[in-house]
Amino acid sequence: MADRKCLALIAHDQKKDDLAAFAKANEAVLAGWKIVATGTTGGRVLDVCPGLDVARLKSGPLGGDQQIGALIATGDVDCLIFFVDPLTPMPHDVDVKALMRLAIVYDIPMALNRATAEQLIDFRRN
Ligand SMILES: O=C(CO)COP(=O)(O)O
Repeated sequence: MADRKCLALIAHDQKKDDLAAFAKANEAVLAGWKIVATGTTGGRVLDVCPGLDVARLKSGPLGGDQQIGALIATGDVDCLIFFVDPLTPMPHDVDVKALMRLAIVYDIPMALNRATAEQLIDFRRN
């Protein structure tokens, strides 16, 4: 069987409920992906979908965004879904910007809100 593609999942605190609901609603599709996630986000996804293949990295403010950025740079992440909170200042805002920048540099599909994530996951279903 061909290697599964890798999906990165991240959500800021105010968006974690939304990402957990998104993961549950799309569990069957997500089961076809190898998933990497920042620490807390990955834990929330596994709480609702314990059967998914989720590798948890560091929490975002402690370097998790940078770890995912590095995986994008090495070609190990194929798609990024990042539910961003645009209303709360973040201590690691520079890391968030750096991650988005690398997703653009390496031209990987990137959804920054649920509406786009729903389209992306549907588009990439097969
Ligand atoms: O802060 C984050 C993304 O910038 C997410 O990190 P956690 O999933 O560890 O909360």
